[in-house]
Amino acid sequence: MSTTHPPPNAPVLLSFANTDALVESLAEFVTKAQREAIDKKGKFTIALSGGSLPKLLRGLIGNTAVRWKNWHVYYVDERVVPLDDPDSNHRSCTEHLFSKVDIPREQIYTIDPNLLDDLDELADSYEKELIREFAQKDAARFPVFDLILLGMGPDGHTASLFPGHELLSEGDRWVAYLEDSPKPPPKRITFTYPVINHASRIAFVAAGAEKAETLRQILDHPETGLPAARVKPVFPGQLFWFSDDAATALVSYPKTPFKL
Ligand SMILES: O=C(O)[C@H](O)[C@@H](O)[C@H](O)[C@H](O)COP(=O)(O)O
Repeated sequence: MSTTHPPPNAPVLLSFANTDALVESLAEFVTKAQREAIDKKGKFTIALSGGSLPKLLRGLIGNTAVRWKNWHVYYVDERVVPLDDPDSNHRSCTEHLFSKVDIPREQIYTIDPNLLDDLDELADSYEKELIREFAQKDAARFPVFDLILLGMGPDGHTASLFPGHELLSEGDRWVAYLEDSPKPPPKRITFTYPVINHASRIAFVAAGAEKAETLRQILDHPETGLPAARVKPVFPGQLFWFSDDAATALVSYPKTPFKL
């Protein structure tokens, strides 16, 4: 059976020859999602991850298509550390992106730094931020972000959802906490799958040869159930992989040329 035509809503795999091409296309993709959201409802809700992602969003800096005043930014996951700690995803996004653009600071929703000693309350307070934004208007059971950007670790984790962890089956809470992350720091909060999978668009950004074997497993053998393979947007949501040729070297899954 041919695998060259994935069914509608199957993940779209984009593989770029180098980082600069990935950065440029990612910026175009994000600004398109932003434009569509703002045209429809006057604002753009996006959730960001840590890792290499903040740096790879550099194509948004100085980009005249970006309407920062309409952005509302959340974190897919966050390490439970002060906001200026080197481990903080918020700090990384601030250093690499927000400090360089004109985004209203009150539209960047961080964890509450006063609740670092009580993980349950911390996760709950972040969940309430989501409820404030999403629940009233839509009466939705889960938030519908315009765009969620994810990373993928070499072990196949995404957000702070790690292989074999009990949070992989959390179907109720929007934001959960863990104290036993196998990757330090151990204490984190994270969006759960129902939140991730209800987004209008989801994009993984995963580059580099160290991701090649994991990416092969996820795209060619999703049934192995690695955390990143469990990201399956609810229709009509769409999943994209922004990757590079080093990371996709072992993948048989068909690649799609990038076009907007
Ligand atoms: O919270 C973390 O431990 C990291 O942020 C992690 O989840 C990261 O996003 C992935 O490991 C991908 O990392 P890279 O993008 O750096 O490859």
